[in-house]
Amino acid sequence: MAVYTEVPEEALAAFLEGYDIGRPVSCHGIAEGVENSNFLLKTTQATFILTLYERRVNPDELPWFLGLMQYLAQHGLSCPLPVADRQGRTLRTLSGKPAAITTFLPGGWSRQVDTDMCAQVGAAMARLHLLGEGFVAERPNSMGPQSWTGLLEACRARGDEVRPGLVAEIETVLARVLPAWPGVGNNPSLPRGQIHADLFPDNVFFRDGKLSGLIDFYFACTDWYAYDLAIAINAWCFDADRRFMTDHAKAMVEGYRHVRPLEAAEEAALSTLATGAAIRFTLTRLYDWINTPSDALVTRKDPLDYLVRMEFCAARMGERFLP
Ligand SMILES: Nc1ncnc2c1ncn2[C@@H]1O[C@H](COP(=O)(O)OP(=O)(O)OP(=O)(O)O)[C@@H](O)[C@H]1O
Ligand SMILES: N[C@@H](CCO)C(=O)O
Repeated sequence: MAVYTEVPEEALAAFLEGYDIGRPVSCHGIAEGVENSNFLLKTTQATFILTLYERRVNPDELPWFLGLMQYLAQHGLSCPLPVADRQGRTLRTLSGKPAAITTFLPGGWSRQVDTDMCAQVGAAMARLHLLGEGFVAERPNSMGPQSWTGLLEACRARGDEVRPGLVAEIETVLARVLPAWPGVGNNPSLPRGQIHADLFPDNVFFRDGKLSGLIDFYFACTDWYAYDLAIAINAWCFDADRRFMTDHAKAMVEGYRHVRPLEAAEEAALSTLATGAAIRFTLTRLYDWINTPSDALVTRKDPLDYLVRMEFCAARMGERFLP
């Protein structure tokens, strides 16, 4: 249950007076999500999402995230639009936490993934990349390759409790990936811009089989476009038994290409980027696994899901990722 902070009724009513969105009718905590407290807020005018920012989000970076969402939504991407108060502010404070109200997106995320959905995700991601070119402020990727060695060190003492030899396995692959990363040494740079960087199935809504929106931009950053695709291939294109689904990955890449053609260098880098993406999520999940008490409110995600992906992708480094 991701509600860490309660919002008393009177405090909410006073807060909403600063906006022009009607009076509160109801406000219920949303169980899904692990990072922030989210509430489904109904007012006399419409339904909204109220978010209180809690854990990993650096408050100083919230204006960038909200600015990007606002820009993308106003330019035609289906994503939550941050709602401005009467003074034009999208970022406020509520119950002592940074808080924002965004528009509510219809639809819901799907636990069943098929090739058509993967193609739609690829196309929506490419649209995000193209639209994002008009949003010039940059945010370096705080979860990029420069952070992985430190994360591994933070997991070194206890990582092998999850599985013996785990830390050494990650370390071996990391030592191959870091020097092969685009832009490092003589490796070519790739087209870059605003990326979502966490486009997992639970952040993509569908309605009647059609993609209805993208949510959760709080890992978004300025990085290689193809890295976003690599993250999504990891997240969408392995089955419950952790086997790679080539057709799903091909459909996603095709859907992407249809909107934004991939350069040869991006295709060539895909196996390295996918290996890096798998390392990133193995490490953050491992870190959380070790550092989240087992009786905490949030459900920990299994790092081994991503370790399997890491091994799979690493075996393809230096080759074309897709046949
Ligand atoms: N704009 C929106 N419209 C409709 N529902 C939303 C919207 N934003 C969030 N939700 C709902 O809230 C849930 C949690 O949102 P979100 O994924 O952003 O939270 P989070 O705490 O940042 O989670 P995590 O980073 O773990 O995915 C979503 O699964 C969805 O049910
Ligand atoms: N998508 C991440 C969680 C944080 O957004 C994961 O599955 O590890």
